[in-house]
Amino acid sequence: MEKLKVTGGYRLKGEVKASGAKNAALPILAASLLTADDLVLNNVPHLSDIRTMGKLLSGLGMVVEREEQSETVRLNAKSLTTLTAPYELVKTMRASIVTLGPMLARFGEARVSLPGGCAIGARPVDQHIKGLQTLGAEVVIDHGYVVAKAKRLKGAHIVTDMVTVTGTENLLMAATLAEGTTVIENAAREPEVVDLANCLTAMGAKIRGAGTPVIEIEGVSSLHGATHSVLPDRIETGSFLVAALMTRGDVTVTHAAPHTLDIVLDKLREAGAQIETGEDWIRVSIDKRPKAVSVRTVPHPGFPTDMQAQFMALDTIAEGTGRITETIFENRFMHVPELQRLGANITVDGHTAVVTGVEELSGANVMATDLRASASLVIAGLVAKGETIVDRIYHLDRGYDHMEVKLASLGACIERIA
Ligand SMILES: CC(=O)N[C@H]1[C@@H](OP(=O)(O)OP(=O)(O)OC[C@H]2O[C@@H](n3ccc(=O)[nH]c3=O)[C@H](O)[C@@H]2O)O[C@H](CO)[C@@H](O)[C@@H]1O
Ligand SMILES: C=C(OP(=O)(O)O)C(=O)O
Repeated sequence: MEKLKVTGGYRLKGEVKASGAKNAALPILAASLLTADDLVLNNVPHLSDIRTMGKLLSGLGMVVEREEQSETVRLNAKSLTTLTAPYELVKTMRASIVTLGPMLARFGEARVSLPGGCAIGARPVDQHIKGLQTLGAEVVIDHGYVVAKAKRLKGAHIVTDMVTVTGTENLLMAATLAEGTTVIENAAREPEVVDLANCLTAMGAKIRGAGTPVIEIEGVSSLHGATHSVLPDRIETGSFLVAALMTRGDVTVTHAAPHTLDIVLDKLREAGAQIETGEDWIRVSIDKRPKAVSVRTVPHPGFPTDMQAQFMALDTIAEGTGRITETIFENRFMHVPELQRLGANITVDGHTAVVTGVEELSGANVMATDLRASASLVIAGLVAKGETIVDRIYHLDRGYDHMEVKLASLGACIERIA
């Protein structure tokens, strides 16, 4: 199993390019199910989750074409050979559930394996199911599969019990082909939802209000092909910015989307960073020890749960004490014991971790438990004295496009080992 070996103590300096956003690319790849024409996507990141979605879609009988190094993917769903998304693929990537809405809307039926829980929480999909039922679908759970059927979905008023990102995306995609108008209330406002809506609009969908809590969709009878460029990854960008700050570096992330990172940039400023931004770049620098910051994860535009572990890593070496409160997922502190192995001073009280910065971390063998936990360990390794070995980096490869290559280009001492 591959690992990352990180030798701490090198200051990050230079420019690094942000890749396309995993969480925008995944639902947009699934949106190709909504049309018989080609959907061409640019700025698609090289990630194992993207390869899994590619396998899932080609397993349904779709054409999925991508040249090896290319960031462009061509998709065509003129006809499918099956309407089943199998357990073997879905269990490796929960986001597979976003094929349910579009497949049902266009083909009248979909069978998608229930994703089950994962390391960070139970993560049920009841809101996806309830929303599709409100749109008129008959939904049953059969041998571990969500089986949904509807000749044609009917526009309806949907209010979700909580803000759900992929739930909003599934229902948004389903509603584009429904008969009549759908209103989704309590919708997720994440930039990735807006990017999906922009792609769907380019395909001929009629959508208003994406990026607000109320999205209105006027159903159309068919969608057509389009070309769309995937939004830059705000979580990858934020991870590099935190790494720069922790190593007291000077880093510019290019091809980025600063407007998607307001609260993260505010928190970095609070930690003592100098931040400059242009239309598509962010520069962060600092010449002193960062100050600890407190964060509380909430749906967008609040502080993102996907940046929580990285900010905890920052607090481990900062001056003072920070409180990190996780309100989205019930089990997203798996990185705590691993950061403690590096010498971090953290106590957990329910949903809050209290982190008091230490002068220095010390390198050790640590285990990645989920995607962002992995990133926090790699980043902590950059400032830990000596060598840190991060095991199980298949989690990291789900969502970071060649992270070690990008960090090495900024001066980090990091390599992938067997
Ligand atoms: C592929 C993708 O975009 N993944 C992101 C997406 O995950 P995902 O869309 O799975 O996360 P949700 O926004 O749905 O989850 C928010 C909360 O709602 C709960 N819930 C959700 C749906 C449902 O039917 N029932 C229910 O109870 C979840 O368990 C969780 O506690 O948003 C999360 C929250 O920003 C991010 O951490 C993930 O990176
Ligand atoms: C939790 C994440 O992803 P997923 O929803 O795909 O598990 C993430 O991107 O941090």
